[in-house]
Amino acid sequence: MDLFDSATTLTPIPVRDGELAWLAQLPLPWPNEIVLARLVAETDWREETVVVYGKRHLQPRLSAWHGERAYRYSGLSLAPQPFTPLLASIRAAVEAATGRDYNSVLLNYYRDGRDSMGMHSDNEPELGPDPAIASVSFGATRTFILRHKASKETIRLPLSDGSLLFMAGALQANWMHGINKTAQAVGPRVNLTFRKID
Ligand SMILES: O=C(O)CCC(=O)C(=O)O
Ligand SMILES: [Fe+2]
Repeated sequence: MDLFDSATTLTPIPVRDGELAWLAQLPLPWPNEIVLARLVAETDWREETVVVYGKRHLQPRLSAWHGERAYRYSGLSLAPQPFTPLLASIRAAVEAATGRDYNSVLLNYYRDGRDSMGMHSDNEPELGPDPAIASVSFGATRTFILRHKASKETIRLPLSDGSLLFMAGALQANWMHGINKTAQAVGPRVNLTFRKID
């Protein structure tokens, strides 16, 4: 066995003030396109509203929350749904690749280039200090933007089909991230962020 098989080992991405690592293809029992199709078809997608400065807005994407606890952010509380067998399989692959364990997953469905996610940090108190967050993407490649809070340094990472991006250490404390809208013709994309909620 090759203990340093680059195809299944996370590669660190050097960044200041945080930890970031990448795997081009998460090893899974099914092809990526099957996983994407099943996630799109089998998930109970919600079009959530968020409250920003007291005003209600529809989020420009669909989402779902699976895990043991409710998830609260931006004045919104997502009731949890149980892990499905498909989500449990993906979680097992993510836990093997990252060496951490997760009890929750947020799914986001970007139907086309008009769907997006605003800049934010995943720093809710229930994630604990220095949260480990494992982000798996299926479908169209979208650009993940990281912006350093103090220096405004910006890093752009194209998150391709089947990839795993691992965020840990002080990354959430020091950086924000998001997915911009794009005028390019892009197909559907589903992203899963595995988290551990106390
Ligand atoms: O879609 C992505 O790659 C980002 C998702 C994200 O930041 C989140 O779920 O908190
Ligand atoms: Fe996030």
